[in-house]
Amino acid sequence: MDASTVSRETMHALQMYHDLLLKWNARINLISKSSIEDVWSRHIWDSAQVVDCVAKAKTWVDLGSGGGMPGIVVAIFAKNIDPDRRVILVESDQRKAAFLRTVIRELSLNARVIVERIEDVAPLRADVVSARALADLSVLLSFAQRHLSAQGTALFMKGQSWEKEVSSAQETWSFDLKAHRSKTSPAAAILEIKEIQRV
Ligand SMILES: C[S@@+](CC[C@H](N)C(=O)[O-])C[C@H]1O[C@@H](n2cnc3c(N)ncnc32)[C@H](O)[C@@H]1O
Repeated sequence: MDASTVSRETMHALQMYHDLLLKWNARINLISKSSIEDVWSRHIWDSAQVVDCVAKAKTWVDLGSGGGMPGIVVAIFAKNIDPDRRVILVESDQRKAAFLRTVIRELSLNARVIVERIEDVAPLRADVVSARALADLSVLLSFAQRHLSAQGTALFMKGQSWEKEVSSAQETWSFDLKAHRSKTSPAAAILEIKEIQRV
């Protein structure tokens, strides 16, 4: 996905998000300094890759959203493509949560923020749980098991060590895995995971 394949309305909302991200990043650390020059490819288009991974997802929970990747990007696309999709962002940091609420309000997104630790939030029974740059796969699987519905899908955006993390997680978990190679970072992958069970 890139600017040539996205509607004018979605592009406009993404641009507003981009501008708010850079404005707030001067005060709170939402994205690393090294990625500021390349926010579109490193963060926005990277996050947009998960949007189409699951066709029917009414409740989408993004864990450890930080500056809104990928949860805010998912909510922006949903506004035009699937307005019934509701995105819940779980983020324990109060200042980041304030940023996320500002974006949701200014862009009128169908989303809300829970400012708590993922482990303490009552089970959310989500159709999709996503996470990017949050924790090791084994930890993510325990979060997903808590917050996914029985038929739900987890989408974890992982860096180059994803294969090692999968092998290590398989020692304590069983799950169905489809790995999608990342289009923005060839060594990285989006792990689409279902049927999570502790062994
Ligand atoms: C490294 S950042 C990644 C943020 C974003 N997903 C991204 O890709 O840019 C991890 C975020 O998860 C939040 N976080 C970490 N552990 C958490 C927990 N147990 N419950 C809720 N939020 C958590 C942190 O406050 C931080 O904002």
